[in-house]
Amino acid sequence: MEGIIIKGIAGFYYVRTSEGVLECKARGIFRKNNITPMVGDRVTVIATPEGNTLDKIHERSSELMRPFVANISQAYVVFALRNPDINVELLNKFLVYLEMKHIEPVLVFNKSDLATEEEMTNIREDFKGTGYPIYFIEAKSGLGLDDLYAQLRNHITVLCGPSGAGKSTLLNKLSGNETMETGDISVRLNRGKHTTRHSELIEINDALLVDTPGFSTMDFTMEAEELKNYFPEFYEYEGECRFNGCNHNREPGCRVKAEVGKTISEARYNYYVKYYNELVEENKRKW
Ligand SMILES: Nc1nc2c(ncn2[C@@H]2O[C@H](COP(=O)(O)OP(=O)(O)OP(=O)(O)O)[C@@H](O)[C@H]2O)c(=O)[nH]1
Ligand SMILES: [Zn+2]
Repeated sequence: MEGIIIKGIAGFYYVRTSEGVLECKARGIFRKNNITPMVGDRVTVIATPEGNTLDKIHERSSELMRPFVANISQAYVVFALRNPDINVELLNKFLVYLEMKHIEPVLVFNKSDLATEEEMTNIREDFKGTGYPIYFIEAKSGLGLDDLYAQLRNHITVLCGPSGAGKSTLLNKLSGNETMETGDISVRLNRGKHTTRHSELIEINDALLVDTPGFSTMDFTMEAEELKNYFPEFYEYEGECRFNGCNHNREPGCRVKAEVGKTISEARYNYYVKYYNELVEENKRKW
């Protein structure tokens, strides 16, 4: 039988199948081959004399370490419009990271009660051409959450974003769990640096949601030349620059650059150039 691991505790895995949630053990061969089943894994379960057993782990479309979950297909990137103010650079870095990991980003701007219409219009403008869905919500009151529910469908979704953005508030609303307090110590203790907290998947109709907010910061690097692959608004113009392998920076005849301020947002392009130059410097220092 096929299913998805939604929880793992002490060597037991809980697999959601069409016939309910099955408690399973992993085959010894996994441990021997150093394969650790992950929450999110798509698996085949077989019945053995010892009970239900994980027989096969299907190829993963993505793997995150924090949270330790496989096959996450979508991330709600949660930033508060204010309090704390949006760190645009961090936001863009999240987007690059998610693109690298083959996880689709969804932009969720929270605390719409604290911002003006004009600010929201400007934000839409800043991300034009990316194709990323953008939602403005008020997690605290639940305003605007209907679309976010709908967007969960057929995905395994993780919430990520900086501290104070409202991730826990949103998670509680989406999962229908109102008892967990937010913004105070009771929640923080659960996710403290020194406790190992295993993530589980929460079932919401046709959707699975990771029960703990994901990374709030990240550390990764790449070759500068790779960066352009993670800006979806550039894809359309691939092969249209004068030079093959154009990095859309100082090269003449750059088609991408010609689109800046038109179909490509200036804010995003400026971030691209800044980050590109940083990566060039960083990689020089390595030698
Ligand atoms: N004004 C306003 N405040 C909100 C809204 N949503 C959440 N907050 C508040 O923002 C603060 C931070 O919310 P949390 O849900 O704890 O944020 P978090 O992203 O989980 O933060 P960390 O646990 O630090 O990662 C809390 O005091 C919430 O009550 C909103 O829609 N409007
Ligand atoms: Zn170019």
